[in-house]
Amino acid sequence: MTLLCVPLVGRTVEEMIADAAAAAATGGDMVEIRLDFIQGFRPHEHLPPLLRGCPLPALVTYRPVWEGGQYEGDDTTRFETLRLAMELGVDYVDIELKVADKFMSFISGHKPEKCKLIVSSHNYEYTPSCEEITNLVARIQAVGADIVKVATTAKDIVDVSRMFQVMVHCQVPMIGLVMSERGLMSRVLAPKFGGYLTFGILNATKTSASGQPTVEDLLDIYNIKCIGPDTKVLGLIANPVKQSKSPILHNKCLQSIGYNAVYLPLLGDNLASFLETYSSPDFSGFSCSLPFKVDAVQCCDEHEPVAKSIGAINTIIRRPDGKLVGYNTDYIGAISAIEDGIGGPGSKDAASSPLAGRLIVVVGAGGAGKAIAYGAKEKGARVVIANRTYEKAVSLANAIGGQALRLEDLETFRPEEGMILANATSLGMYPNVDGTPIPKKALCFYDVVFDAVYAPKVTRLLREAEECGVKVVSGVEMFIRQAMGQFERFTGGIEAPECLMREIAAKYT
Ligand SMILES: O=C1C[C@@](O)(C(=O)O)C[C@@H](O)[C@@H]1O
Repeated sequence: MTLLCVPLVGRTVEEMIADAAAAAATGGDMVEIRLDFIQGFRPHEHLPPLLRGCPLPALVTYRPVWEGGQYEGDDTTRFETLRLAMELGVDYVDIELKVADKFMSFISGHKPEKCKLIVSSHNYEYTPSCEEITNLVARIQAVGADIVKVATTAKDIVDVSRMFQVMVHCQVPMIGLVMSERGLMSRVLAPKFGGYLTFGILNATKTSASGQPTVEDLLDIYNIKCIGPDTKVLGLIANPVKQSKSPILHNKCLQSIGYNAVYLPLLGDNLASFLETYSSPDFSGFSCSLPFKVDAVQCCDEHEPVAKSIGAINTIIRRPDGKLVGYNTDYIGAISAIEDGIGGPGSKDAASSPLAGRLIVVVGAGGAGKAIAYGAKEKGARVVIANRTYEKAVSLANAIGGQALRLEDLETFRPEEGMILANATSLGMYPNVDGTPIPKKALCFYDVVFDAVYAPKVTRLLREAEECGVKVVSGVEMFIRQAMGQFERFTGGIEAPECLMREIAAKYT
């Protein structure tokens, strides 16, 4: 079973002991004592109480500056300290591959039986090819490591797959981690690919490398103790992705029905290369969001007819035969939320939809804009599309039978009373919460304002609309409803636990 290791980066022995206790209390299995973080560290004085004060098995690391750490002194002092840690009965010691031979001679190849030697190699710039990582592993094994550790950096999320490939074939215990936000997958999926340990931090101020999740997220959101070789991988591929509440929502719901799958935030740069790289049946379903919803159409082998008509996809399922099937759950999620918002539950019948005959202005002609424009038209609304790139507004308007508007004309656009406004851009979304698609003074032209952005729950647009006395419909409702459709597809037809979804959305958005 993959161990959950909490790095200790306190500046003092006292702080480290307190953090070690917190690590045990939050569910860590072991700690990594980063001696190089302690100010004015004196081995003989500090190490014994530190090791005694640790309630969990400990790994001692004394990382030098030349390997990305903080220790600036010479190797002999460092080696003496690591030897002392071994004599004091520490469970693991980490030594960098570059000096591993030298360290082995220093200890004359002797170490206490109980102590496992981790030989590590860090690349803070990129992730080498599979062949190069395999060679590195062989060199690490050759110096006599008990556990191999290779940490690289993801420039693209596809880089992580090379680490996974090496890990599944590795014959010795291996820690394989890929740093940076694009490498998060390597940390959460370590148990799936047989990693010896993965790092989880106590909080954001206590990281020892980039991209580390918290222990709490690993245990509580990703349910890491239940991840194994057969766990299916789901996730949201988007850029940015950090703001999304889909991981917490889907994971909690999957857990509630005991479904063996984990849902990850996947920071992507290119959807096609992501899908080609993670092509095994275990990578069985994805949500996709900005900026990939339109690209996704090309990436899928088959499409639900409505998704094809919309020209945007937010859900991709890998069928058992390997084919990718695209769906759009945004459309029904957004339209039903707007219908309920403007009065009375919607109906499949266009004639009785509260949208029928209304004028709706959709701002944005990307994936969400396409879904809302298409859905509103189907419900009998008259649709106007405004977009920063006017040509895109024109082409969407032509496709669905609507009218295009220049974004700058939105400010004065008031052909009639009682219009509906739908924001389908990311303006106002975390972290750019000051953004808004329309000047406040134009909001009074509308009866109802809907925002597809749900993070934050009350965007600047919705706040200003409320201040103008306009009825607002929050993106949270669309978020829940599109997720319900996704959940059913991810699980091969299991009905989404709506009440739980609502509880989670209320708690976390
Ligand atoms: O637009 C959205 C929201 C979402 O991207 C999220 O933020 O989690 C998830 C997508 O499935 C959906 O289409």
